Order: sequence, then C-alpha cells, then structure tokens
Amino acid sequence: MTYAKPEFKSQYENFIGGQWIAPKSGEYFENISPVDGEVLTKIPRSNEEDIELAVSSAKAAFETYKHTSVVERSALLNKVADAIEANLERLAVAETLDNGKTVRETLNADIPLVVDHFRYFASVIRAEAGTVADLDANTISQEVYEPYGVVAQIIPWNFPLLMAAWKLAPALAAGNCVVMKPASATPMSIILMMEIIGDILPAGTVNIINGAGGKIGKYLTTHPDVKKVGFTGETTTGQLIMQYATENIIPSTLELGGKSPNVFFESIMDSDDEFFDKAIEGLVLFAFNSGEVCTCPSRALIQESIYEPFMKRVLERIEAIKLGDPLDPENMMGAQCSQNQKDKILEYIKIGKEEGAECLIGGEALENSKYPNGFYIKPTVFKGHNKMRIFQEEIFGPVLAVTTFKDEKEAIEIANDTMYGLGAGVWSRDAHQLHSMSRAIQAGRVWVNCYHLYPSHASFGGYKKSGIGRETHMMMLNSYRHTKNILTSYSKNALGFF
Ligand SMILES: NC(=O)C1=CN([C@@H]2O[C@H](COP(=O)(O)OP(=O)(O)OC[C@H]3O[C@@H](n4cnc5c(N)ncnc54)[C@H](OP(=O)(O)O)[C@@H]3O)[C@@H](O)[C@H]2O)C=CC1
Ligand SMILES: CCCCCC/C=C/C(=O)O
Repeated sequence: MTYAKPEFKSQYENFIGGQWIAPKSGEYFENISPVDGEVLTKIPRSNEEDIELAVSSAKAAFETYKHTSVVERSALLNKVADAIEANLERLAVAETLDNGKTVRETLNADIPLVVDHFRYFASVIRAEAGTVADLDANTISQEVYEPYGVVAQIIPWNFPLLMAAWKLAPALAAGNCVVMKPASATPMSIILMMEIIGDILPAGTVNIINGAGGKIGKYLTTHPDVKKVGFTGETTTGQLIMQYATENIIPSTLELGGKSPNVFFESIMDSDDEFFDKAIEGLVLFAFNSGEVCTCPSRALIQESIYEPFMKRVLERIEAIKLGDPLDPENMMGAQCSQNQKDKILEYIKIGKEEGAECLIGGEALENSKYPNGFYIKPTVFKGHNKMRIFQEEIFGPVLAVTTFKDEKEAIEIANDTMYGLGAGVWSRDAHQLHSMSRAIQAGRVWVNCYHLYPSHASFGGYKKSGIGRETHMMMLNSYRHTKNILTSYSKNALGFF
C-alpha cells in the first residue's frame, strides 16, 4: 500500500507566543515537495520585525517558565512525546513529502526517535543529582544550574523533525525558551508538529519563525536577548554562526559537516556467514536517507586483500536497492531534498568522473516515470583515492567513494586525512583491532561493527571542523544552562579556610 498524499493548507504562518501569526511583510515562499516537484504549501518569509516579536515572546515566557520545577518540565516533555506518538503516521507522511525521504524511514526511525528524545530528556532531569562538596568542616560548595533564557536554534533539512527534537528537548528540559528557524527547504512538518504540540506548551516557550537563513539568521543570532545559539548545518555556515555568537559573547553548539570513513578489515570475510552479510549492509548504509546525513559513511576503506570479493557482493546488494516513490513503504531510497541538492550531487558525480575515479555503479539521475519532476538519483559508487575531491568534500547524497588500504596503519592515515571528524565505522572480527582503530580515529562517534544508530543516551558531535559540543546525551543539558557555584561558610568566626 502506498500512502496517499494528504491535503495541506495552502498557506501556513509562524508560531509565535502560542499564536499563528502572519509575517509582517505579508510575503510567503513556495514549499516544494521533492517527491514530485510540486508546490506543497506557502510559508512565511519573515523579517527582522517577526524576529523581534518571537524573541520578545520567548523572553516574556521565560519569566514564568524559569520557575517551573523539573517535575513540571518532565511532565511537559512527556506530554509532547505522547502527542507526537499519537500522530506518528501523520507526521511521518508529512516529513516524507517535505523532505523526500521514504516513509519506511520516517515511520520507523525519524518520528519514533523524536518521541524517544523528548522522553529521554524528560527522564534525565528527574534523575539528576546535584553536586555538593564539603571543602572543610564549615564550608560547603554547591553547584546549581540556571537556564540561559532565550535560545536561538537553527536547523537543517535532512532530518527536520528529529533535528528539531534534538534541540528543543534539552533546551526546554533545562528551562529555556526557544526561537527556532527551520530550513527553508523543509518548513512544513515542523509547523504540523507545532499544530499538534502547540497547545501543550506554555505560550512563548517555543516560537517557530520561517524565512531565509542568509537574510535573518544574523539578526536572530546577534539579538541582545538571545543567550545561546544551537546550530546544525554546513561547516561554512557554522563558522558564520560562531562569529555571530561572539558579538554578544554567547555560547554556540555547532553540529556540522562530515566525510565519515567506514573501514572494513579482511577478517569480515573469514567465513561467509551472517556477520559478513551484516558488514555488507553496513557499507550500503551510505545510501541511508539518500546519503543526506552529516555522518553518511561516504568513504569506504577496504583492506586490499578482500577488495574484489567484498565489492562483488556489495555491488549486487546496491543493485537490489529499491529506489522510487518515497510514499511506498517497499522503497528503500526516495528523493533528494531539493533541486539544489540534486544539482549539487550530479555536479559531484561529474567531478568524480573528471578526476578519474572509476564509476562502479549508478552515476546518474533516476528518471522516475511516476514523478518525472521529483529529485531522484541512483546510488553511486566510485573507486579512487583519498586526495580526490569526492573523498574530501561533503556531497550529502548517495555517492560512495571507495579506496583500499594495506594495513591498520594505512587505514588510520586515510581515515584521519580529512578536515572533518564526525562519524566513523570499523568492521572486523578482531577485538584488539576494533579497539585500537576506534581510539585512533579522530571522530566524535565511532560505530564498531554497526553504523547509523542514534540512540538518545549516547553522545553525538564532532571533532575538527565537524563542530563543537555534544547532543543526544544528558551532558547536553549543560550546554543549555549556566553553572553557578554557591560557596557557603557555616563558621561563626573564620572568614575562610586558608
Ligand atoms: N551537517 C549537516 O547536518 C548538514 C550539512 N549540510 C551541507 O550543507 C550543504 C548546503 O546545505 P544548506 O541547506 O545550504 O546548509 P546550511 O548550513 O546553509 O543550512 C542549515 C540551516 O542554516 C540556515 N542558514 C543558512 N545561512 C545562514 C546564515 N548566514 N545565518 C544563519 N542561518 C543560516 C539555513 O536556512 P535556509 O534553509 O533558510 O537557508 C538552514 O536553516 C549541503 O549540501 C550539505 O552538504 C546541509 C544540511 C545539514
Ligand atoms: C535515523 C536517525 C538519523 C539521525 C541522523 C543524525 C544526523 C544529523 C545530521 O545530519 O546533522
């Protein structure tokens, strides 16, 4: 059964102070679905006046929200999770239409992970114990946490709802109020989510403002009432965000690009068993989410002794990927997110061919007879070397660059020969090798004999130009609050203990 395309309103508004509010300019932009290239709806093109309203609404809401107890905030996040779960299918279909990814993924990964993320942060704030130290018999040092206030969050288009959840849940759990700007390519599913959870949240705690990041992003992130910025997106945009944050000396958390190595050692082929099949699936995950993942395992490093037999099986598996209508749950790959992204990927395929990489499979757009105007690209594999641009630059599409290595030392050299350091995979039956490789690779997340798992409770973030800070773990709470030390003397007469 293929999911039907639901009816959406012809136009949506910003969500500010608990109300749906038209942009001051009266201007809207068209939201195009990558599934068929058709206009889904129209979205506000906000300007500085809209940001003023959103920030002042968040600031006003913070005056009350900052006094909520962890019990109240935990209950709130659980209610949000329940409401999203109750609307899982509706949100999954909307996410598919907005982004182009398959319902197979949105139903089974994106939206369930959103739900779990709110529940995780609802739980950890209840489980937190503070820190109190006896510095001497009469002196106590106590760490307490206080929310920053208004937080600006700017998110990308590859996992619109999940990236919103990754940022909203810890910020709200820590007691902040938020102004979030979704990506212009995928504004709609977040608006639908706010239609579902808007009434649960106290007015002004979450404000959603749409518009072009290049036009309003600086105004938002340098606003004097914004006390923290959270960003996910391209590394060059992250550099700008960091500069903006320095204007008012506020912290920023940046989750940026990647060119993740996925390293396969010869022991995976010691016998032709389930583990070998698992390793093949692990490599083919470069096509997960049509490659539009910051941690896409876009570089496969294969020990030269197994290259031929391993790649033979891998290519057979890629050939079997079902690509097409994302609303058909049988399909494993859907559309790329936008015309821009499709053009960018095709340009990189051209670059790969021009720089002499050998195209082993794919290498072109897919003509989709059902949706001739949708944005589809065949999974593509190139063989080449790590100095090529297709090995060094983030393509953000279903394009895998494969190379070989002789031994562990060379594998580490190639894996780390990148400006990025977000994710990595290591596959082997040798526990010592797995351990030494996972310690040697410079990346914030190393998947060992697995890939693309994103549980709440496991920290996520980058080394090098892949970012600063960690998400998806309770440590994120400290990125959304001040630590205050209260140093108390109970001595009747001595001023200090030194
Ligand atoms: N690491 C990751 O998770 C992601 C990486 N990328 C990479 O980036 C490439 C380009 O994608 P793109 O969407 O342009 O990525 P961007 O980094 O430009 O966009 C991410 C978010 O930042 C906003 N933004 C853009 N410019 C500014 C600015 N000057 N100030 C504040 N916010 C801004 C965007 O708004 P708007 O959409 O309105 O422009 C969007 O909400 C992709 O091809 C991919 O390689 C993209 C998305 C996620
Ligand atoms: C199935 C969940 C995938 C989550 C991927 C997280 C990626 C973040 C990013 O691309 O920024």
